[in-house]
Amino acid sequence: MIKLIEAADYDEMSRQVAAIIIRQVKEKPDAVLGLATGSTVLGTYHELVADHRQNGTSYRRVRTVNLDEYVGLGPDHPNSYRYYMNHHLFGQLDIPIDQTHVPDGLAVDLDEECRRYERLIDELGGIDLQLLGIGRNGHIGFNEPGTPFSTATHVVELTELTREANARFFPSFDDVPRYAITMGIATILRSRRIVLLASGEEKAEAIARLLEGVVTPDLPASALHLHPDVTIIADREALALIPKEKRRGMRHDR
Ligand SMILES: O=P(O)(O)OC[C@H]1O[C@](O)(CO)[C@@H](O)[C@@H]1O
Repeated sequence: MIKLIEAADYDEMSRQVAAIIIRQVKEKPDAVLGLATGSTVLGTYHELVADHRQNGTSYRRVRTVNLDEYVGLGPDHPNSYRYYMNHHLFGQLDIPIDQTHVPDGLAVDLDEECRRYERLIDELGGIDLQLLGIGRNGHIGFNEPGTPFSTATHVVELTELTREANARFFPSFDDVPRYAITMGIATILRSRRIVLLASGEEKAEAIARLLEGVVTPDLPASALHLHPDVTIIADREALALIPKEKRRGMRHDR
């Protein structure tokens, strides 16, 4: 079942998501957090860092696994997701860096890297709380439309739409990698709890399609209807296509 929470704006969405993560870490100090990258989660990470500094919430025993990484970009590349995570979050918390995990985009044997990542998640005891953004085409992680829901961590060829959407972070469109490693939809669905964030009008169509409730690989995020504990926290702009009376505190049953 999907629970929908409407936030007034990006900042309120970020505070609400951060509060859920902080509660999770306090309840279970060695929690396994599944983390995402992109613009949407940046405010959440900012809130976590501020709380860590002000209130001392500790991440010393937390373990993290990230959703995805570009193939060909290493930790020192400013556009790699490992670099992003170190810069925006890990380097500003007290989490030991060896307890943070991102797929290795430079692995020589990428298929083996995907299998290693699946084993790693199992060895950590599974993901307690997985954060997700959503692509304009409804992708989660880098699982593009058409990806079977049974897919584990795998190498994906990125769609033009995704490469265009992410080109803003690169010097030019041609610099956006063509391939990525991503947790699969089956991997994501194994998480005990999932929180999906959406902000801005460019996400409104994907959120409206998701809340229509049709479960189809054409909209990868629709797989979330198959999970028992999903919360969507979205701002007003992202909910612009959802009728008002359906919004606040709505539990969405198909
Ligand atoms: O938050 P953004 O930048 O819109 O990205 C949304 C989603 O797309 C990805 O960046 C992949 O393109 C995901 O990692 C992210 O969750």
